[in-house]
Amino acid sequence: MLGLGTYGYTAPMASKTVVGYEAPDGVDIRGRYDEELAKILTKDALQFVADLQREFRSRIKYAMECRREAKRRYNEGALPGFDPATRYVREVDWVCAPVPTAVADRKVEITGPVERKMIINALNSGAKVFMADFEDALSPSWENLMRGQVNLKDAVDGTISFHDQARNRVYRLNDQTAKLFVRPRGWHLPEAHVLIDGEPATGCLVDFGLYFFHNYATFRRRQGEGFGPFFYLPKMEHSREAKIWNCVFERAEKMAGIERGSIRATVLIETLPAVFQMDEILYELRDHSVGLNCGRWDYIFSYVKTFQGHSDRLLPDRVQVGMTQHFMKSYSDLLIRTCHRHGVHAMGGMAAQIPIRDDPAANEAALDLVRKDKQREVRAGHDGTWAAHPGLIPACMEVFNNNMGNAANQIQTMKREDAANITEVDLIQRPRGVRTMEGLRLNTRVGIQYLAAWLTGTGSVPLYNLMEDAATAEISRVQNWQWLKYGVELDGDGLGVKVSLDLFGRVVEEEMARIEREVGREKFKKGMYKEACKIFTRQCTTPTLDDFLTLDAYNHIVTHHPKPSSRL
Ligand SMILES: CC(=O)SCCNC(=O)CCNC(=O)[C@H](O)C(C)(C)COP(=O)(O)OP(=O)(O)OC[C@H]1O[C@@H](n2cnc3c(N)ncnc32)[C@H](O)[C@@H]1OP(=O)(O)O
Ligand SMILES: O=CC(=O)O
Ligand SMILES: [Mg+2]
Repeated sequence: MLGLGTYGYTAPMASKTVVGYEAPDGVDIRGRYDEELAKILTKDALQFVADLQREFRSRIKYAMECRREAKRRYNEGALPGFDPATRYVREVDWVCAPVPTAVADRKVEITGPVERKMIINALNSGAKVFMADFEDALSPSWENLMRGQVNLKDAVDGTISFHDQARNRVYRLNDQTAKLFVRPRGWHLPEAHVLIDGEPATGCLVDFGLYFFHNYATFRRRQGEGFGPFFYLPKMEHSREAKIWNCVFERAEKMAGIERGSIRATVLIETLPAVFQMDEILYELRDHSVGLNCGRWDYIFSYVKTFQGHSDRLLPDRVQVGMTQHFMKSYSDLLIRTCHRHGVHAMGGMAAQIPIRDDPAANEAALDLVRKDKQREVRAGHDGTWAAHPGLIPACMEVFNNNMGNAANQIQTMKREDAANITEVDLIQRPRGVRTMEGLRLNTRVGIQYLAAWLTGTGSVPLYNLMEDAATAEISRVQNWQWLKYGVELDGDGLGVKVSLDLFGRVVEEEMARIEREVGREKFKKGMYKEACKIFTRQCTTPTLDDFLTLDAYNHIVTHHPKPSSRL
């Protein structure tokens, strides 16, 4: 007879022999034991993850040290720019491997966390692609990550279902589904529940390794038409990081005994340093690439982070930093030219608007903003775009279909040679706009509520009729930090109010009171708003900017379970 032990392992009651995950030598699983998860955390799959970790850990550490070195230079006043040493990669003509037919048409891609019901809804949504997210949209708790792996395996197998008991509704896959891409975490995030040789594993190698190991064969048969699996790769800052991914892919292909170039990935260009490395990133991944994507939200966050030491590059209110700002338009235009020159997709990004159910006029206005954003993208030459919500797909699809007709993409037809003239100055031009008290308040209100959701396991939330995730919340955080650091004078009220610790303290108090009123006392008490407020406030006021909101916050969601031991 089996009994569930206090620490999450299952022990036969009579003999006291403890059952935990069967891990290979040097691998220690400190996350809660669960029979369902044990089907993912098998000895062979963990061996594959450990092999990746051992092979690549020193290169990953070096890449992270290079990021710190670049940060030191920017903080001393240097500006990011093109690397003269790799001019030949930018100037010589070369192309990536041909785009597989399975993913030639990517006009609308839906994104969402690897949550069971959402995966089914996204795959059934009518979008061409579903990007299943272990990253910006997911709070990386052990449960979320590992359940996400179970969900994706069931989705790839085609057996996934979900019973919504409250509504007595069963969710299953349609005959026609979106093609699945998976976004692992960024290089910087550890997976504290998987220790390899005594050190936390690299989060993205756990995400990639487990997903690839369990799904490559079925995926290639059912979804990839002989290619795949497909991935999105986030938050890179340099082509050396893309090179590591390329080697990881080659290693995985070798393990699986599949042809080199089977795995395909789209890289998000969502850091300012990476915009100067787009050719180089594609070049490193040329046998495994299906393009680049304009990750606009992290890109804005990265602009502030890169220029944290530059008092002359302050951002206006977050709502004013849109795609029509010169630096954002330049980035998107150059991305399109770069991708099409090398024969791959140039994907657009995410409009933050979501459907507004209880207000038809506001809903129409939101839809109109989404349509305009998509119109701009398709006319500029993007081959597809992102939608945050199934309700937006018809509008996005209509815009792309109307502009592209029957063509699967615009790779050959929109070369954007004019964008060859885009310069370093264009790519870093200061955004225009005003800084207001309402901007400071909104950042604070959104940042705290997002973090409160994240701490309780939800990584993407609707706030004030917009989608908020880790990337958008980062903008709120670093913008507050920047305004505080430089004591900026707020526009708008004619009083010349400066952002100071005192003022910020008052804003935090008032916004917390407003949050309590808005969400209701009960929810406020039960939620993690106070903890979120503490973390957010510290991060906004710390003298040295934290690299990532989620790195510090991660310590609050790690729950280590003791190693199973037969002595207990
Ligand atoms: C910066 C970036 O990285 S962008 C990419 C990362 N961010 C994301 O992926 C955000 C994805 N979107 C979402 O998480 C959600 O749409 C939110 C949080 C913004 C809004 O969520 P909600 O307000 O709960 O949505 P809403 O209540 O309108 O949902 C209605 C239905 O649509 C489904 N739905 C909503 N968004 C999605 C989605 N992205 N994928 C699949 N299904 C979805 C819901 O599950 C729900 O299904 P049901 O009717 O069967 O119960
Ligand atoms: O990941 C996308 C972004 O905009 O950030
Ligand atoms: Mg992002």
